[in-house]
Amino acid sequence: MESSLEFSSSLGSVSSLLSRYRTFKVLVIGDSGVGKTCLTHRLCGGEFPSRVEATIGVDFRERLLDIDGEKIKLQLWDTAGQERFRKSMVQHYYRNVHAVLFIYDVTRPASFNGLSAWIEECRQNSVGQEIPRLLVGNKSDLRDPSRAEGQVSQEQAVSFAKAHGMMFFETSAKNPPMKRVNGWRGDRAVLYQQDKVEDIVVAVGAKLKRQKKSSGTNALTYSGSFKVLTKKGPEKEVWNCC
Ligand SMILES: Nc1nc2c(ncn2[C@@H]2O[C@H](COP(=O)(O)OP(=O)(O)OP(=O)(O)O)[C@@H](O)[C@H]2O)c(=O)[nH]1
Repeated sequence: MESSLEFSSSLGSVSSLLSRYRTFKVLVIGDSGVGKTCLTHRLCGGEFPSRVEATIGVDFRERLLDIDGEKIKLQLWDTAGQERFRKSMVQHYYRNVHAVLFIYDVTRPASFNGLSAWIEECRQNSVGQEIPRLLVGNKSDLRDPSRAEGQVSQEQAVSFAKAHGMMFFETSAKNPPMKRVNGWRGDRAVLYQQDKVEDIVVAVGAKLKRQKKSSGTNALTYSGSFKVLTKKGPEKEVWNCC
């Protein structure tokens, strides 16, 4: 009895902690095989998965962030790239979305050319220009600097991102480029290595932090393997990037 009381009181404190987080729905879309599942694992602080299967419907992963003292929860919707696994889900994907990550594979130009279709799907599902959009070229570890053909150049991607009002990142879920950043350990300034996947998380969090409102954690109800948003979405602010 005592232990169940302890358990429920610790659950209570966890739920009160989580309710202090503003929750944002971040949709991850792109062709099948570009690495959406692997990247969302990374974005949530996980390892590169040793084995992945094609996503059916949608998978969810969450990342808690503290941006300048504000607690933010990113709820990443890792969607299926294969048409046959997404058909009945599409309207759920786009409902009350707060940000969209468009993913392509830098070694597969067809996945870059396919982005127009994903943008069109967003438009058809009423995702307005005010919703933050980020373009992410994945699998940079496979880039071959000795060959220009058969790869998507960063120049091409930057110009596409500018034309569509997106922020642009190139990274690798498998072997992300690292950079040195300043941080604090206790009261001491330190330099440490941070991977560039983390830049994406911070950029999304920072953009969303500026949103006037977000869904509270209790705005979500769970149904089977997917969640359905039940409340009206937030007011969105106009967002210019790049
Ligand atoms: N080399 C390399 N391989 C990657 C990277 N990211 C993903 N992969 C591989 O690419 C393949 C597809 O990855 P997924 O994450 O399942 O791709 P997806 O976009 O989620 O695919 P769907 O679920 O079908 O939409 C897997 O074999 C991964 O191991 C990366 O950054 N570098």
